[in-house]
Amino acid sequence: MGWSVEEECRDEKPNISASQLLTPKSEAGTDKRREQRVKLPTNYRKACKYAQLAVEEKRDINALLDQDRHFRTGRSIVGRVLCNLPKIDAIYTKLELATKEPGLRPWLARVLISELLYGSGRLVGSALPVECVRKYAEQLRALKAEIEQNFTVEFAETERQEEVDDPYTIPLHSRQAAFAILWLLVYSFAMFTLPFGAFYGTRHVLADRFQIEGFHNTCGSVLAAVLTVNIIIMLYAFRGFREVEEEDLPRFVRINTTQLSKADAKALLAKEQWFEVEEKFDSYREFLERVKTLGDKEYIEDFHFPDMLVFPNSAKQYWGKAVHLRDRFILQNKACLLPTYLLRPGKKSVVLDMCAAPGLKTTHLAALMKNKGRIYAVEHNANRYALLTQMVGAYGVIKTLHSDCLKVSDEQVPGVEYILLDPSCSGSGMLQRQFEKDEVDQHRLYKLGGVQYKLLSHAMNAYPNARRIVYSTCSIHTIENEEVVQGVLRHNGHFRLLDARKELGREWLNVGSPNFPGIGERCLYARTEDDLTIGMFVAVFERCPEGVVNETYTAYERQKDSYERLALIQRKHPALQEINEEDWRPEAPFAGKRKVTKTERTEHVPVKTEPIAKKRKSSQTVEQDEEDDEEDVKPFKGVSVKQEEQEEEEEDVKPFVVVKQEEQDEEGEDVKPFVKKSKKKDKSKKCRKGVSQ
Ligand SMILES: C[S@@+](CC[C@H](N)C(=O)[O-])C[C@H]1O[C@@H](n2cnc3c(N)ncnc32)[C@H](O)[C@@H]1O
Repeated sequence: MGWSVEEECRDEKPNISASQLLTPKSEAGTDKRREQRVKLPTNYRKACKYAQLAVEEKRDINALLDQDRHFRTGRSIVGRVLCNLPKIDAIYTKLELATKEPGLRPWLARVLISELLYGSGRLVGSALPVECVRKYAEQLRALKAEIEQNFTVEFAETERQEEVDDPYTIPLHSRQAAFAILWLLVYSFAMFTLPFGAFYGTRHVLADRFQIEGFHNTCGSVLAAVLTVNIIIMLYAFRGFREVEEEDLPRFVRINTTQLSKADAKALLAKEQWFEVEEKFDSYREFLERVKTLGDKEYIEDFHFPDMLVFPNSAKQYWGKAVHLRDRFILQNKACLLPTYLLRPGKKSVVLDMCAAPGLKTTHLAALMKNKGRIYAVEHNANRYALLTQMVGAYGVIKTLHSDCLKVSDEQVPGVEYILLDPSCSGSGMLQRQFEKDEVDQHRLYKLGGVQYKLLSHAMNAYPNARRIVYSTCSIHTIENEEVVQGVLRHNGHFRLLDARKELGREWLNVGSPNFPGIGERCLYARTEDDLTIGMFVAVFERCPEGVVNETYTAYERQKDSYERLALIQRKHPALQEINEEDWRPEAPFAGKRKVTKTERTEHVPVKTEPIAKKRKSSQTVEQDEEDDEEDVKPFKGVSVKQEEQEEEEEDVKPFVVVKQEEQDEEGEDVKPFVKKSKKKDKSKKCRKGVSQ
């Protein structure tokens, strides 16, 4: 499968051959002779070709670049072009270069402009196209400044629309609200009843009994003063329970550790007049309180993630304009780092990102793995795939696949050990959606839950070497979260759910719903009102040791047995048709917690998973990409150009220790979870035997 730019030019694409790249159509004669004398540097020629392939033909240029051993140094040129493409195009159009220099091929012009403006700042050689672009250098630089100014405004606008300026307030957490009301009652009782009591008591004793003149008035004034002070105190204190508002939310910025170390990042920020708050916190709540009071030029390292920096809300404007820092700092919400840190891949491991575009988590994984090992990034939507290839273009460790991940198996991505599944979801955790007053479309949620269930089942069954899976959504609905987790655990005994809080290693505030015993408390939620970031759900799975099955699976099997026994009895005694399981078998696993309907009993489908079952049937019709919720990190594409060569030889990324920053088809066997007899079930039964032995 050897492929090279030269071959491609010669055989497959004569219209964009290397010689054409060198030959401006409008110029002939002496120019032609000169052009023959001075050749275009190979790096420019190849970069032009690869960039064109990536964008126009949506080809996976990573694989091609891997194979092109003579273009190692040129990767960064392609990365720069793809990374800055919108701006380069704007400059190219504004300068009307296509009209002024009709012989200059657009893609070659893009590469040369990119090198001049975003690369080394100078062009190499004196080939005709190079000379041609060089003569516009001054104009190009002036246009760059102008365009970037507008770009910044546009970017800031987009960012505002997407996450900043929505006039939203975040509803009080129900727990906080309950506490606030209780506090109000106690306070008002104490602070109003007692002064009145004191007033009447004192008046009675002093004024009436001892007939002290004018005392009524004095007592009345004191009472009025006390009550006023109380009202002021109450209003002030109640501020603590007000709803979280947009201006309380900080700006999270991730250091692109493939580009610079944490120490260098902080030095750079110091030059930009930012001051680090170096306080250390034992409690997460204390840290969050400090974040709320950050000064305008202060920032602080995150409590959980060493490569995440937290800036005050007012810094959003600065980051909107900091175009010069965009390759080294990535705007990314803190919640988005939970899944990648919890996946915790070793430095040289094989990782699969099943739903990768736009690639924020993929690139973070590459950073955690110090650009070693292999990451397969799958995306099925064509437009988003193009975005993905642009974003991961310069990360040698990432290989992109344009495919439906349900059709990808161990053959295409051999040896996968760690899987990140961050599928399309309702996006109800995204800030703007948290405040939509629209009714939740339950049917749509069921459908999404069904697709998510199917994807997670596939992750558990298609990769024999998979040992750890992280499932995440930016949804706050249990249908897409705990219910999906419960569904897969019930039908896949060979994976178990880890306690994500323990895995995180540091204090975390919110876990899943208590309505899912054994599941909810092991999953994490990021909640805007507490964590000051977008809402997110994360579950961490690990392959069970040989012969062991997870407890949800065991409990569900027992439950199914009891249903079968009940069904048997009911068939014999029709009068018992309406009896519930807990009426006759109180020790049943979920006795007293749920009612079992006749239909459920006969079909062996539990109430909780019924929506998912419905969804599974209709999942084929779901437009998965209709809800491709991009996270809030758009503008900084985070494409690292330089690959840090000096890597430490640590085997595993240890994310929660403060890491020194110099140093993150079996298709046919589609899982049918609600069908009683499946191959999977047989396998798991074997495991269970193992346990009992
Ligand atoms: C929530 S976004 C992923 C965001 C990404 N993890 C990140 O951090 O940048 C979900 C993505 O999964 C893609 N997707 C959904 N179903 C897919 C499938 N069956 N195969 C491949 N990609 C899929 C969507 O097109 C979308 O781009």
